[in-house]
Amino acid sequence: MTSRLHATVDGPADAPVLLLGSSLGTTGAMWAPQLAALAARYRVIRYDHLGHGDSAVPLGPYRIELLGREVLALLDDLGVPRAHYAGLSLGGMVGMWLAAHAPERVDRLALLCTSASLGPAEGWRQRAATVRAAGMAAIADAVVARWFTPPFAESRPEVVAAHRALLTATPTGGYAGCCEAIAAMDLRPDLGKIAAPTLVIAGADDPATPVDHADAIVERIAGARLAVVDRAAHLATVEQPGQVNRLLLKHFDEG
Ligand SMILES: O=C(O)CC1=CCC(=O)O1
Repeated sequence: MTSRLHATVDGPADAPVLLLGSSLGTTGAMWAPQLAALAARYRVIRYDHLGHGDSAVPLGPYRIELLGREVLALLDDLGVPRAHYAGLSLGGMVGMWLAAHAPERVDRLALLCTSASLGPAEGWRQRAATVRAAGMAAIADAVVARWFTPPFAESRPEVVAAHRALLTATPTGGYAGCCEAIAAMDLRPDLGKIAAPTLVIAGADDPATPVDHADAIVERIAGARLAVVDRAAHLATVEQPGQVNRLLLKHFDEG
């Protein structure tokens, strides 16, 4: 399988590889606040999920397994046998699938603002139907309201606008296909298979994947550790880059 994913690569060619998986409705650009810190020590590969950014947009519905197999094909194309992986939200869901089903490809794992089971499924199918019928603008305000805390949104409107633009630029078919993947997802039975040293990061004020979803992951992955980022909603990487970067560097540097 040749990968249909778009990716950008930064950092020293001989450094350990760190793969970054982004949130639903964004691209690898979401990781800009991490790039300088991570690419100083790692070969950072930021990919766009299937149906997102500059990746291919096949007809949906998709499944998390399909998104994960695309990432494995990307690693094959790039000649990367094994990598660290950090993923936020949908990116974390793909990370759990990869670490459970291709453990030989995942070194250390960081799961940010994510969930192993994010119901109700009908809500995701309804969101997919809405964007197919009415476009991304129909859901944008509600989604972006969960990405940032109100104080951050008020003080950094330009950051909110830039991320809203990522969301509304997402192809409707790709976004809907990924919503259907989340609707069908239950990764809880897979978590016991994960052997990669795992850090789970939650945003203290995340209404999309609240802290109890992180707790549920930590309970099922042997040796996993939890860190809760203060004053952060769903895109904790954007809202609190200092806290998140310190946590990620410490976790990956331990490897
Ligand atoms: O879009 C949301 O409501 C939150 C979310 C779930 C998966 C993801 O990547 O973002």
